[in-house]
Amino acid sequence: MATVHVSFDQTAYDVKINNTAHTRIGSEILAVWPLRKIALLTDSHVGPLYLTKTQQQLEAAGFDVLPLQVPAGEQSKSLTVAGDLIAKMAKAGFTRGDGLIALGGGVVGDLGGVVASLYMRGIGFIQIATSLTAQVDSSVGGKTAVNLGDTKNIAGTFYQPDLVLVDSTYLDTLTDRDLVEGYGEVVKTSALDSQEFFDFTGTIKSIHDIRVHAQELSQRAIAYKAKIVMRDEKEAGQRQYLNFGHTIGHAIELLAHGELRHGEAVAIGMIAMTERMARDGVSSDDLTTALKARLEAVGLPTSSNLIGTSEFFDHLINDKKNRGGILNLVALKKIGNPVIVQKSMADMPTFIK
Ligand SMILES: NC(=O)c1ccc[n+]([C@@H]2O[C@H](COP(=O)([O-])OP(=O)(O)OC[C@H]3O[C@@H](n4cnc5c(N)ncnc54)[C@H](O)[C@@H]3O)[C@@H](O)[C@H]2O)c1
Ligand SMILES: O=C(O)C(=O)C[C@@H](O)[C@H](O)[C@H](O)COP(=O)(O)O
Ligand SMILES: [Zn+2]
Repeated sequence: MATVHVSFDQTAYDVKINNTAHTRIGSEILAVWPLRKIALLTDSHVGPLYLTKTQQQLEAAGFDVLPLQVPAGEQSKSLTVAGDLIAKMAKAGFTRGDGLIALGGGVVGDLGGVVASLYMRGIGFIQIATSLTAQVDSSVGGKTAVNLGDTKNIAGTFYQPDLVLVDSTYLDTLTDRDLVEGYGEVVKTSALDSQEFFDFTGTIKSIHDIRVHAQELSQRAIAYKAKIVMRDEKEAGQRQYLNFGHTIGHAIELLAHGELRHGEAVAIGMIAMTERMARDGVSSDDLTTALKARLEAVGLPTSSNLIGTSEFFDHLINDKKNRGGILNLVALKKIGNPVIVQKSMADMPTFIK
C-alpha cells in the first residue's frame, strides 16, 4: 500500500494506492468527510458491477446516498448530461455541505468533477478510480471537463478532489482494450519522468504484464503526476508536459468518432510528434523506436491516416496550449527531458507532412 500526498496552497488530499480499499469504502470516506448526502456517480458498465456494494458500504457508515448512473462512454462527457445530474441533485435537496463520489473511469471522473465543481459553486468531490486510465492519470490533478459538439474537453475546471482511492482489484473486470488504453498514458508518463521508469515500462511485454504490475505502474505514474501538478496546478508551465501526445491525439480521437479510445489516440500522437521532432533535430533518433516498442508490445496503435487531413488541422485550433495562433507542442529531447516547442498554426501543415 502506498499513499501519495498532493498539496496546494488552498487544499490537500491523499491518493491511496492498494488492493483493499474496495472492502472499506465507508471508513475511507468517513475519514475525510463528516456524514452527509452523497451523489454516487457511475456508468452503465461499472454500475452493475460495483454500485450496490459501494452504496451499501456508504450507507452502513451512515451516509445518505443518491445513486446516479450515466451511459458508459465518452458521449456522457457533455454539458447536457452534467446539467441533468445537477438537476437530479437539486431535486434531491443537495446542499453545499454535501458531496459527489465518482466511481468509474476517466469519463465518470471528468464528468463528476465538472458537476461537483459547478453544483452550488462547488461541493466535496472524491474519486474511486476503477479503470487503469483513472488509476494512473485522470483521478489526480484536478482537471475536469466535458466535450461540446466535436471539441474535446472544451468546458471544464481545475477542481481538486478531497480523496482518491486507487484499488487495483477493480481492474479484474476491465476489458483488455480498456486496460491497454490506460497503459498508453503510463508509457507517456514513464517517458516524461525518468530513464528508470522508462526502463521499467520496457519490461512490460504483454497485457498480462500490465495486470501483474498495475499497482506499481500506478504508484510510479501518480508520483510523477503529483510532483508536476503541485508545481503548476493550472498548467501555466511544466504541467503542459502531461499533454505529450495530446495535441495530435485529441484531434484524431475526435475525428475517429468513437473508434479510437483516448489512450490509443495519445499513443499515436506521441509517435507522430516524436518522429517529426526527430526530423527537426529536437528529439534523439532512437526515441521513436523505443516508444513504439513499448506501445506495440501491448497492441497499442502507433499510426493513423487521420493525421494531416483538413479536418485534423481544424481541430488543432482548440488545443488548450494554443496561445493566439501559436501552438505550444510537447516534445521529448530525450527520456526524462520534455521541452515545449512553439509552432504557428500556419506552420503546422509543413511540420505534420
Ligand atoms: N482529467 C484528466 O487528467 C484525464 C487524464 C486522462 C484521461 N482523461 C479522460 O479520461 C477518459 C478516458 O478514461 P477511461 O479510459 O477510464 O475511459 P472510461 O471511463 O470510458 O472507461 C473505459 C471503459 O471501461 C469501463 N470501466 C471502467 N472501470 C471498469 C471496471 N473496473 N470494470 C469494468 N469496466 C470498467 C467503462 O465503463 C468504460 O466502458 C477520456 O475522456 C479522457 O479524456 C482525463
Ligand atoms: O493532467 C493533465 O494536465 C493532463 O494533461 C493529463 C492528460 O492525460 C489528460 O488527457 C487531460 O485531460 C488532457 O487535458 P487537456 O487540457 O488537453 O484537455
Ligand atoms: Zn490523456
